[in-house]
Amino acid sequence: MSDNTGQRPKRILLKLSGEALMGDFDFGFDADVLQSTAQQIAEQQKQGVQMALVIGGGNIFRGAGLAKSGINRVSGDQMGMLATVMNALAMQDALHKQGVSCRVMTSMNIDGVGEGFSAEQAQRYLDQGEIVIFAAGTGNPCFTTDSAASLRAIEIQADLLLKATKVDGIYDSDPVKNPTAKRYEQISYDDAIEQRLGVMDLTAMVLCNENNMPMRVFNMFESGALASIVNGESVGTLVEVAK
Ligand SMILES: Nc1ncnc2c1ncn2[C@@H]1O[C@H](COP(=O)(O)OP(=O)(O)O)[C@@H](O)[C@H]1O
Ligand SMILES: O=c1ccn([C@@H]2O[C@H](COP(=O)(O)OP(=O)(O)O)[C@@H](O)[C@H]2O)c(=O)[nH]1
Repeated sequence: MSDNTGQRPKRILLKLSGEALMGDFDFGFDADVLQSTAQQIAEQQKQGVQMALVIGGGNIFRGAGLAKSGINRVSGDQMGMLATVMNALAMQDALHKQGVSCRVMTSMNIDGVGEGFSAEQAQRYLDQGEIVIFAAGTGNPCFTTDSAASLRAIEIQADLLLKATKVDGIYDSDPVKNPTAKRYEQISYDDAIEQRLGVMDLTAMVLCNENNMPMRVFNMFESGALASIVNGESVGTLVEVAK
């Protein structure tokens, strides 16, 4: 199912970057941003949309950044994945404060913090009306949480992958560097991959392309954006398999 037909998606995988939780800080979370993001997610869940989340870790640690300061890449990536677990716990707490049930499933075994990932169990929780947060990325170094989001969206048979980011869609070049860049309303994975459009990593886009998973890239901080997308409105950029 795609969302450009005006249909409401029933099950969404929302990818939030770690930096999205940082607000104006240089590190960690902004409690207000966390709560307002949780509020928007909870609102959709209360209206019957099944919401699964993947949260990045870039507000705390990234393996590539740690490698620059001399830390072994695999250890750095493991630290990055643990950072995503901290973000998941913070978001779970924020969602509980919004009065919704939420589970954390982790791709690394961390007893007492979250349960191990199972696509089948995750779908059961979603069907029961719980929000599920997938933490620790794919569980493997050398991947990103964008790839984890694509993978989990496919595994739980989401109708739509949403990538919430700092820009309001995919442009013909990086809009942060090029103020005259033009935004696409819709683009195929083939074109986005061929043009190396940098908003999402290639592995993630190839996975979506091969598994027919539509994706919308949008700015989470635009008020009402998530609700509009759920209502089938064309917000941000829709990426689909070429027809
Ligand atoms: N063609 C493009 N269209 C939109 N954003 C792009 C493009 N190329 C690069 N970007 C950058 O990608 C970033 C979003 O990616 P994201 O994964 O959320 O951030 P990060 O890589 O910092 O975690 C934007 O801040 C934007 O600067
Ligand atoms: O499957 C994964 C997902 C993430 N990471 C590590 O976790 C960090 C944080 O994730 P990401 O950079 O995707 O976070 P975001 O940019 O979305 O905040 C990455 O830099 C990697 O070091 C990893 O090794 N494997």
